[in-house]
Amino acid sequence: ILGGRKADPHVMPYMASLQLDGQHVCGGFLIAEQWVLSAAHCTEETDGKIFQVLLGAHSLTKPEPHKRLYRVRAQIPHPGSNIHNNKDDLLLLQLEEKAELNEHVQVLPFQREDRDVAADTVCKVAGWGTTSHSGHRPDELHSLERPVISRDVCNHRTRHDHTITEKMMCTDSRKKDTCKGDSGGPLVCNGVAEGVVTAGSRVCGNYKKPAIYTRIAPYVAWIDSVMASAAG
Ligand SMILES: NCc1cccc(Nc2n[nH]c3ncnc(Nc4cccc(O)c4)c23)c1
Repeated sequence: ILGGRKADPHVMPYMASLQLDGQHVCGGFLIAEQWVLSAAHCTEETDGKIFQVLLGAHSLTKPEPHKRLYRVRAQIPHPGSNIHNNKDDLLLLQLEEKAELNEHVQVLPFQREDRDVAADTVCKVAGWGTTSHSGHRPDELHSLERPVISRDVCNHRTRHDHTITEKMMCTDSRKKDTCKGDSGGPLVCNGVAEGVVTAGSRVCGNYKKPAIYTRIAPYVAWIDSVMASAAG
């Protein structure tokens, strides 16, 4: 997160850190006791390794009472996701067991009605992604409030030039923006997850490249069917 602030500890108890060999790779969030939603692009460069999911954390390294690392039983990328574009950039992770819920570990509801969030709505995004252009990786969760920008503005030829589909949404990226390692985290508007951070052009903090999110509502049927089919 560029230009954000250290989150107040445990005010986002749904946040997940997707890790490989103890290293934070991507964000994610708890959508059910045994399911985390993230971004399919997070599995690139992992050469088939399975993530572990850290829940209940504020600091990635310090011991904290409700922090717990979960093994992943299954990683299910959306069938339409691919390395060449941002389409269908969603990843479902089934935890080996149901997460133990408490004040530091909670499920975040996601939007089920397929209607655009109004432009200028201020939403919140959080993550352990880089906090500087030099790539500083924070130990503590950072958060940022950003206004939604309309798809028309985001699709302008000087911005994302008509690559933003009706299954995506954008927020202003001037100075305050998502960056490397924030992919997979939720965009929360009025307490509901509306989007999932996708890297898009990978540029951070440049107002000409607004932040892009995969909207969740268009994928409700897929999410529900995967969770129902794998129900333990
Ligand atoms: N703002 C959109 C967004 C959301 C999520 C991730 C991303 N960026 C990235 N995702 N993956 C990456 N691998 C390498 N470099 C990257 N961006 C980068 C890193 C240092 C300085 C800088 O100006 C940009 C990214 C960008």
